[in-house]
Amino acid sequence: MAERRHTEVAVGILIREDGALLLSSRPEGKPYAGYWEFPGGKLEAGESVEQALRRELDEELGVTIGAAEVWRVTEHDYPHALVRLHWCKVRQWSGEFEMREGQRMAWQQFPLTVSPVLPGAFPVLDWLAAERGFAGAVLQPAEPA
Ligand SMILES: Nc1nc2c([nH]c(=O)n2[C@@H]2O[C@H](COP(=O)(O)OP(=O)(O)OP(=O)(O)O)[C@@H](O)[C@H]2O)c(=O)[nH]1
Repeated sequence: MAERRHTEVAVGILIREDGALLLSSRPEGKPYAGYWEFPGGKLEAGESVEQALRRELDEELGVTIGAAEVWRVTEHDYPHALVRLHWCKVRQWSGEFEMREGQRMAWQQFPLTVSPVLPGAFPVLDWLAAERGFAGAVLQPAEPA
């Protein structure tokens, strides 16, 4: 089988002064619609991670971010795509949040109160929880079938 190409994705971990993290829900019409994720999106040709993140957060949330540096890089193999996720912590932004794609947003502490969350975000959630000294289950237990 031919080797699958990675889709490069810039993802923003927006951190409020009280340490809360911004999650948003995936809009209708995308794979995993309704799942919670960190805001971001695919790099376009010629863009750096920081440029793509700045564009995506403006398009999706209506905010302009300050400096963003890549903190971690992870990969996840979905049936629809093999993604490489470039995770950036963002502590400064300007503008009012406006859900321009009809998403929902939620500021979250651990344990998260939103679910389900995109599986590609699990490793980063574990690292963020560890940084905060949070030792319990990061995600809500799955609903009984
Ligand atoms: N934004 C974001 N994407 C994630 C996360 N975790 C994760 O696996 N991904 C994956 O990264 C990819 C992001 O693509 P996307 O569809 O959101 O990007 P986009 O806004 O550029 O989409 P478009 O092609 O419809 O314009 C998806 O395959 C998604 O499943 C996350 O926490 N945030």
